Amino acid sequence: MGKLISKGQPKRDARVVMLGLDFAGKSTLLYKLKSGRAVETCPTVGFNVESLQTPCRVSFTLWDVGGQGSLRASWPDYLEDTNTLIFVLDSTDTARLPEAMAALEEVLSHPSMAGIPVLLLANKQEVPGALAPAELGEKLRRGRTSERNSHRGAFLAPSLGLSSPAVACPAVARFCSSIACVSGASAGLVFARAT
Ligand SMILES: Nc1nc2c(ncn2[C@@H]2O[C@H](COP(=O)(O)OP(=O)(O)OP(=O)(O)O)[C@@H](O)[C@H]2O)c(=O)[nH]1
Ligand SMILES: [Mg+2]
Repeated sequence: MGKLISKGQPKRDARVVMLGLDFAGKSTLLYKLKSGRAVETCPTVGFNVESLQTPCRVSFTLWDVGGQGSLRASWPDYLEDTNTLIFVLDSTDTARLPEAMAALEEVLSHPSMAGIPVLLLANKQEVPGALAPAELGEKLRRGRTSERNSHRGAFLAPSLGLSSPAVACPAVARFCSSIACVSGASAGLVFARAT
């Protein structure tokens, strides 16, 4: 009986949510995947969503959520019922890496994220001077809490080797330490966590 009922229910496409700071390149990626070409974007207020298919014909819905500071309070609303998270990092923006880490920390710590596959995408790799995925991963891994400032959100000693201070991000450091970098320097993938 249970089988009959589940057979009759329409199968929902996987829901993939894309988050990251403003200007990271999320909407550019969404429309590149949808149309195959580079599209000029405006800062996203709210979200964009598109239905997509992988080359092997797996359908999924890709949500692209605005990353400006004022919009990040709404991110948890998008995490409920998510099947996969893609967190996009701007590999050229080392000044805002601590801010990106703090935002990622919030996301990874959200209860809805337990057991959800996560992919960190190191975007803008073709820009000269961009951090390679392995370098970016190493900075994320090292941006961990210190003895002195172990409370969450504390500003740290220069553990990232960046000009601006790093934020204590235990969930990010744990995540990045437990999983090896899965890409070469040419691809933009930093870490992926499968359930
Ligand atoms: N060089 C380079 N620029 C990129 C890349 N991806 C995006 N950009 C540029 O980065 C800027 C921001 O891109 P968006 O896709 O609008 O960024 P976003 O993450 O959607 O930003 P919000 O909507 O504000 O959260 C645009 O000028 C894009 O052209 C990339 O891979 N390389
Ligand atoms: Mg956008």
